[in-house]
Order: sequence, then C-alpha cells, then structure tokens
Amino acid sequence: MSPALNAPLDKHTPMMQQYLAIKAEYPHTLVFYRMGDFYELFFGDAEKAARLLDITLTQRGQSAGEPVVMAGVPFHSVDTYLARLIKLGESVAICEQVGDVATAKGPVERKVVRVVTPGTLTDSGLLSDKSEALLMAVHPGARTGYGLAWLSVTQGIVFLAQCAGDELADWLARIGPGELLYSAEVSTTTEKTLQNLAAAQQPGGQRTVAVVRPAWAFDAALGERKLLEQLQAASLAAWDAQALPDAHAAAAALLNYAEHTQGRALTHVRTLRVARSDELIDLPANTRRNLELTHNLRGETSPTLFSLLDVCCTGMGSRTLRCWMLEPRRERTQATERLSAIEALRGGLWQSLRQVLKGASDVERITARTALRQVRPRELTGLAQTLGRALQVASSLQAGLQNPTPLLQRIHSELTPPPGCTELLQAALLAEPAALVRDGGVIADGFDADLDELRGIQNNCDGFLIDLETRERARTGIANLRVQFNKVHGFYIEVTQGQIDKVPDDYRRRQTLKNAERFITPELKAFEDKALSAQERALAREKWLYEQLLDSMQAWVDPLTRLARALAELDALCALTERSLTLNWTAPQFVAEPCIEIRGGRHPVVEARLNETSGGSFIANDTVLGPKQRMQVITGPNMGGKSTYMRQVAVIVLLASMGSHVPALSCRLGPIDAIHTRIGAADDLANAQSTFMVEMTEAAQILHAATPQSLVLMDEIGRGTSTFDGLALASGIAAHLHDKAKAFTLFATHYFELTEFPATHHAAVNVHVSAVEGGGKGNIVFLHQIEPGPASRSYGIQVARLAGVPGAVVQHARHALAALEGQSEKSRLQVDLFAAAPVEEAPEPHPLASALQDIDPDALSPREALEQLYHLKKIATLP
Ligand SMILES: Nc1ncnc2c1ncn2[C@@H]1O[C@H](COP(=O)(O)OP(=O)(O)OP(=O)(O)O)[C@@H](O)[C@H]1O
Repeated sequence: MSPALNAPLDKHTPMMQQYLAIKAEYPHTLVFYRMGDFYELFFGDAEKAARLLDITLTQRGQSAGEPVVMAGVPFHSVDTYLARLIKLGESVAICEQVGDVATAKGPVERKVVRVVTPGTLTDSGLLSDKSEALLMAVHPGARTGYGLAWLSVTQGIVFLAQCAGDELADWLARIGPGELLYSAEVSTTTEKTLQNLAAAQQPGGQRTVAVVRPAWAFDAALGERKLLEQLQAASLAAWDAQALPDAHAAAAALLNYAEHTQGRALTHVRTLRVARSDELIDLPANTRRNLELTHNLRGETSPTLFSLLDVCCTGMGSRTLRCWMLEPRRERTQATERLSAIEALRGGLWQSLRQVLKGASDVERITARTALRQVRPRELTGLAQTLGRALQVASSLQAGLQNPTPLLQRIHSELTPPPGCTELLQAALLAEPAALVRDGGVIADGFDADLDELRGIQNNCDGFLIDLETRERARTGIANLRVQFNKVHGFYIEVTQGQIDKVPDDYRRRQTLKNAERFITPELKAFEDKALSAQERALAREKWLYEQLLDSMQAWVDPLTRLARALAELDALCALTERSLTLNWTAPQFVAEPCIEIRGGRHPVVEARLNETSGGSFIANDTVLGPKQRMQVITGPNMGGKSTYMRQVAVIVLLASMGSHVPALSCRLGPIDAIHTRIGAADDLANAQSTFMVEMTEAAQILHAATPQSLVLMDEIGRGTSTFDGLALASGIAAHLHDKAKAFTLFATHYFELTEFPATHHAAVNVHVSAVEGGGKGNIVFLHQIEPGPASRSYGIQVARLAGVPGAVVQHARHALAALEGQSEKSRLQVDLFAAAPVEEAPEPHPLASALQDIDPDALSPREALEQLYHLKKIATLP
C-alpha cells in the first residue's frame, strides 16, 4: 500500500480527499475516476490496472507528501478497457463528474454512477448477443441445502430455487452465473465449497467470480419484502414462492447488489419464477459437455447442437432458443405448444416473418437499459424502428394463420406496441442520432422550440462569418483575409504577415503564427459569446430533453418487456421451423407409455458436417427401447459409429423435449426425466483426478440418479483400468442399470464378454455397428448401420492400419493376436460375470459409528457439539 494512504485525510489535496472518500466505499472494486477526457486510477488500483491492461503507470504531483501513482484510460475508448477487465473477472466503479465545472469551488462534485460487474452487464458492447450475464446469490439453509436466487439484469426475471447440498454443483453448472454472491458469515467449509464451485471451469472458459456480501443483506424477511415490491404484489402465493425462506434470503442480497451496481431500483424486474429440479429434464454438466450442446469438446461454440439450431434473426431470439434447449421440461405441454406453432408456421408464414424479424433490434436489452436509464440514442431509434416491425409481424401473423395455435395467439396479443411510444420516439429523436447524448445531435428538429432557437443561432453562424469576411476584406483592402474558428482559440480573423500594416486599430491580436497573425474585433467577440453560449445551452437542453424522454418511457417498460419476449419467442419458433424444413426433420410424438422409438434417426451435427465436407451421406438408424427392451449392448469396431449412434438418440430425445422437430423419419417418446452420459476418457488434471477416477465418479453419479424414465449412455465404461477390473466393473454397472435403475440404457463396449449379458437379462439386447472387410488385404469399410446381434469381431488392427500405423507393427500385431486368441480359447475361465454377488451378512455397525450417524453437525450449537464429543469419547472407551 502506498504510504500516502496511511496519512490523515486532511493532509491530502482536496481532490485526493474526494477520491479517497469515494474509494473507501468501493474497496474491492477498481474506481475509474473521471478527470476531463480520461478515467484515472490511483495507487493500488493504478498498479493493478497497469498490470492487467498493460497501460503506463505514472507519478504526478504529490498528496500527503507522497507522489500520486496513477494510470489512465481515455474516456472515448473506455468500453474496450472495461470489456477486458470484466473478462478477467474484475468489477469497475464508474465515477463521473456530476457537478458544474464552471461554478465548482475546489474539485468538481463526482459520484459513482454505476458499477460494471461480470454478472450485471447490460451493455451490448460488453456482452455477447447470444448469452445472458447472470448474477446469482446463494444462502446456506438452517439445516443442509441452499437457497438460490438469480437474475439476468437485461431479462428482468428473478428465479428462486432451493436445493440439496449435493445438487448445488449441478445448479451452478447449469445456470453458469458470471458472479456468485454469498454472505461474509458462511462457515469456512461452505465458503471453500462455494469458492471451488465458482472456480470450476465452465465450457468455453467462462468464469464465475465469487463476491462476498455483508451478512445482513441475506435476510429472508427483507427478501420477501423486496420481491413483493418488485412484483407489486401482496403475496408470493401466486408464484407458489412463499415457503422458500432460504431463497428469499438469497433474493434480498441479489436485488440489493443488482441495485447497488446499477445505481438505481430495477423497475423492469417484474417477473418471478420458481425453478424446481423435478420440473426440468435433468441434463447434468457431463451430458451438456458430451452431447456438445453449446460447446464442443474442444471448447468452441461451433459446431455444436446450438450452433446448428440457432438461425435466429435476433440476439434475444438466440438467447430464448438456448434456454429452451438447456431447460426442457419433463411435462410436455410447453413442448407440445411449440410443436403445434411450428406446424402452423411451416406453411410458409415463417419465411415472411423472418424477413421482418431480420434487422430487428434487441428490444429486451434496450428495454432493460431504458429502465436503468443507460440506454443510448441509437438504441432508442432502433427500438422505434423495431416497434414498427412488431406491428408488421402482428399483422402477418393474423393474416397468415387460418387456425392460430394458443402459443401464436398469445404472441400475437403481446406484439402491439404501447400506444404513443413509437410516435414519441420518432418525434423526439433524429433519424440518425449521435452515439452519445453528451455530444449533442440527438434530439430531432421541431421537437422543442427552445432547442430549435438555440440551434438557429448556431446555424446562422456560417452566414454571419461569410458576411463578416466580405465586409472586413472591403474595409481593410486585405484580399486574403479570412474569418475562422478553432476549438482552442475560438473565432479569429487571420491576416498574413505581408498584409499586417493594413490591419485597422480595432483589431486585437489573439495569436501569432509563423506566417500570419490572428485577430479578434469587438463585433466578432460579441458574436463568439453568443454562439458559444448557444452551443452550450443547446447541449444542456438536449441532455435535459433526453432525460424527459426517458421519464416518459418508464411507463412503457412492462409492455415493452412483454413485446420483447413475444418477438424473441417467435424468432426462436421461426428458427426451429426453418431448421425442420431445411434439414428435413419431423415432428415427434409424445406418448404416455415408457418408450423411445426412433425410425431413421440421424445425428444432426455429424450429418451437417458430412454434407459440408461431402464425406458421404449419413446412415440413418432405428432405435426401439420400451419396457421389454430397455438396454442395448452395442459392439462393433472403433470408428464404426457407436458414439455417434448413442449421441444421436440423446440429441433426438432432447430436441423433441424442447419442442423442436427431430432428425428422424418418426419418433415416439414416452416420459423422460433425465439424460445421463458417461462418454470419453478425459483426465481432470486441474482437480488431480485420474482418468479412471473420473470415469468411476461419473458412473457412480449416474447409478445413484438414474430412474426408469432416464436415458443413460455408457460409452466403453471400464476401459480406464486393467482388462479384468474393467470388465468386472462394466458388467456390474450394466447389471445395476438393468435390474435396479431400469433406465433406458445404451451401453457401448469393447468387452466381447458383455455380449453374453442379454442371454441372462431379459430387457437387454445386443446390437452392433456393421463393418465389412473389403478391397482385399484386410481393408475395412464402415457401414455405420446398427444391426441386431453382437459384432463378430473388433477390427482394431484394421482400424490401426487405416490410421497409418506402420505395416511392420500391424503385421506384428496380427501374429500376436492369433497367438492370444489361441491361448484364450484353451484357458478361458468359465466365469459367470453376471451372477448376482453372494449376499454377505452385514456386520453389526460399531456403536461409535451409529452414534456418529445420528449427529447432524449443522444442527448443533457449539455447546451441544462439545457435549457430543464427550459422549463419543465415552463410547470409544467402553470395553
Ligand atoms: N451413421 C453414420 N453415417 C455416416 N457416418 C457416420 C455414422 N456414424 C458415424 N459416422 C462417421 O464415423 C466417425 C466415427 O464415429 P464414432 O466416433 O461414433 O465411432 P465409434 O464407434 O464410437 O468409435 P470409437 O470406438 O473409436 O470411439 C464419425 O466421426 C462419422 O464421421
């Protein structure tokens, strides 16, 4: 810390006193302190920013006897620096000059107007179009479990949930907040857990920043009150949200922090949703990763299922579609509504709607930024233009639909812009306003008489100057005399050195140049005062008028939010319709009986890649799973298409559940509660876990969670350890999934021994991906066709040869294989892999273990804990 900061405040310069008082309120945030055309950072902040942004650290002047260490960024390029800092997980308090520079005695008054943080971004310049910045607060419950509350400031919806301790990681991974708030008074263990969860790498390298907030902010009663205020309601019962005290406590901190960062109340946040884990189809983090939903295994956003689906015309449409894909509901009403809407749009209406939606602005973000009074003039002209488009969309919908579906009807009813809004925006704003209000050039001519008058004075300027120039040339006889203006010196008359002796007496010298002198006359000075003050007053008037405009807009925030959501949903539906037609997809059918029946299913992303690279056409495959046939044991050569086949089933189930058409000839789908996947063998080096440990941890999670309504993909489980261990584990896991979990299971394996599994397990069948040897010399051709029965052989050596393993090695391997096969035939142990394990008598538990089992550490006071300890010690010393 700089020694200057230890000095008493009154030893500092007045400006530093002001800075330090502001900084004291934002100790953990970089403060950007506005000084003229720069935002300056001081002392520790300056050093940190210099390191992170690679900007120059300087020292200027002294305060409290020490040099002032500082670093600055130009105000006009502040967004670039903000974007970089936010990406690094930093927050920035923007401190502006709010007082009048002209009248200020001492430093001009300054105030933090907003705090830019990773979880509360609203600015399109700092935020990707296609994703939300989310803020989340978490509050440990009185016993185990957590209350959660989260919010996207631009979306204006508060979500609440309560979850068990072991579910927290999955909730966090699914929601992916930019910031995670927790109380300063959580226990050390909880803090460690939360920090570890926040530090866990999210797909695409996105980070969660853990933020500690004061304990008082997490107050359940305060949270309930704040929620009621936001919703303008008297009870939370309508949202079924009244009995969630831990989530209310989290909501209190959440709203308080969001308001603190935006510097005002969030008047546009008027929607509440309670998320319950049993409402959604469970898509654990592994499933989202393995199915390459939003990021592929290389961490890129394309090609992925979402990049294939997302042909939306607007950012808000893309965000809606992404949310549909990641949060499909178990209950199928919503999906059915979307499917009927797609059916209705397929007639051709989707095309004309998309024509209008193209070029529409992000009304959702613009509305939120209007409520927060951060909206820029060009965003508002975009809004006005989009409101016109909304009307067009509404009339196309009405005209084009003979039998409107309930969802399209609702969308239609919400597309009417609030009366007067478009008209006001059009009247108030220039067609192409300046980027920022502070530069002027925003308010339209004819909107305000005072502004028009002030602008008139400025506009007459040119005429006056030409007139003056002509008159002065005539008066002085100086033919090359010029009347000009620059920002530093204002207005002047320029005369070249050769003509100086002709200058009249009333000319006062303003500036001397090498070849010319610049003068001012009383007449020009009087004009200058009038013109400059008119310019300043016009600017002030424009700012004031803009604020008035924002005031008027506040009343329309709610209907605009609804309109934004309707446009976004329609955009997402049109995108799904376009995909269905372009990619030749069909409508799935939901049925009540348990089944996954797919005819001619394809993996859409692999298919698209094959089309692009003209690598041949995709081979469609059938899948029939039902109560009598719940498990497929899949064998076949490497590269044969096992993983693709399994993933395609999961992707089709997911697409159907979100309400999209699917890449198949037909699809009948019973109720689904989760999609679990255990695919690939990636070392989790960051957490020092071996491949095998990761594999078993993931398998264990699936075995605990899977139910008869779950779809489970197991790809080559057990290959991370020795053959016998692996085989034994794989058979145990298959048996559990078949007998206990009774889940729909696709079980791909290299262990041929497992093809005997269906013989003893009635609901399991063997299938294999076909391949043939062709073209002589042991070449292999993959047919990618799923066929009944086990594979006849594994073709590993042929695949190695294809991969370019040297001929001598392949030859060696062939010999070794022949020898091994001969040996294993002779000595093959007749082990029944699938026999149930003998039931062991469970030993009586030790009394100490039983006593420990009964203790709930979270429910004990320190005194009770001590008593329990004495009690345990007593049991331990019993004979
Ligand atoms: N149904 C199909 N139609 C056309 N090509 C396919 C099909 N399935 C897979 N492929 C092609 O084969 C490649 C390998 O498929 P996949 O990774 O599914 O094989 P695998 O049997 O799981 O192999 P491994 O056991 O080595 O993981 C895919 O990248 C794709 O190009």
